[in-house]
Amino acid sequence: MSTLLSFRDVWVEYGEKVVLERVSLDIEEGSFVSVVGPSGAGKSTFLRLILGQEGPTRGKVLLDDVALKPECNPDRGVVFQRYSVFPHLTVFKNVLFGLECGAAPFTARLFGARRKAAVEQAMEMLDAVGLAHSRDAYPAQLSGGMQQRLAIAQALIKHPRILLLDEPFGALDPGIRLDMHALVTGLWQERGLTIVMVTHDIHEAFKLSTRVLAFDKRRHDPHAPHRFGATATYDIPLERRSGASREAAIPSALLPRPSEGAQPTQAVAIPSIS
Ligand SMILES: Nc1ncnc2c1ncn2[C@@H]1O[C@H](COP(=O)(O)OP(=O)(O)OP(=O)(O)O)[C@@H](O)[C@H]1O
Repeated sequence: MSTLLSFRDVWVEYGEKVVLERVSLDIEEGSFVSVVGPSGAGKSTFLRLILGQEGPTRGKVLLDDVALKPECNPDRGVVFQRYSVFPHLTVFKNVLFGLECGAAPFTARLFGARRKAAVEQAMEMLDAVGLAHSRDAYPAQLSGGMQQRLAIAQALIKHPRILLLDEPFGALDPGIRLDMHALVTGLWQERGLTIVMVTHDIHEAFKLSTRVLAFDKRRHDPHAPHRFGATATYDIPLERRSGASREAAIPSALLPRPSEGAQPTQAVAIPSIS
């Protein structure tokens, strides 16, 4: 696998507040990377850097060895926990809109053979996420799981290389989450995607990914909590593990409550900065 994304000593600061510091890592093409960590550790900020919604204040983010511009790009699709879809458009039009908008940015309408091809593509996408039968429904008529299927279809319709998922299953019931795990894993494998997913569910991260990154602060100033930012404190490869062995790889420090049955792990805990 080749390196797709590189973070070189990346910092994100808002005024005096340091959110991320010294983030240096590579992400391989075709990998499925989960990002975990406490609330406020900069997980979504990390995702926004990849999305191009913002740029680092120091350091570089490279895509294919070229500095990534702080602008959204069809190379990258994103799914958020909620509100990713247009409520006033049907399922079908939600997906078609992405294609029409990309191809005809001013009118967002296609005609003739181009429209026919776009319609076929949108239907294929809806089929891939299991929503073909709901093409004429509006998002409000869909369950939470179906809405997330639609959001995934919308994100994938322009064939991005990178799919960014920000807590995509956080609002779903456990049974529906399992269906979504199967869907995302299937799409990742079939389409050769690179996925970066933020999740609060450590078990989900270890179940689905080829690699887990844990973000946290290494340095704390009790008098100025904003002074130090978070960085990747654990970098855990999982591609050679399966089933129970993945669960065993969870460092007890990352579990909400340390369990007695925790096994030794091969996690790479990145050494502290003095
Ligand atoms: N535009 C901004 N201006 C100032 N601070 C910001 C801005 N955007 C994010 N932050 C701060 O950056 C920190 C990290 O936010 P981020 O959303 O990346 O964390 P997170 O790890 O995704 O949190 P959560 O798990 O709660 O979603 C937070 O303290 C947040 O308040």
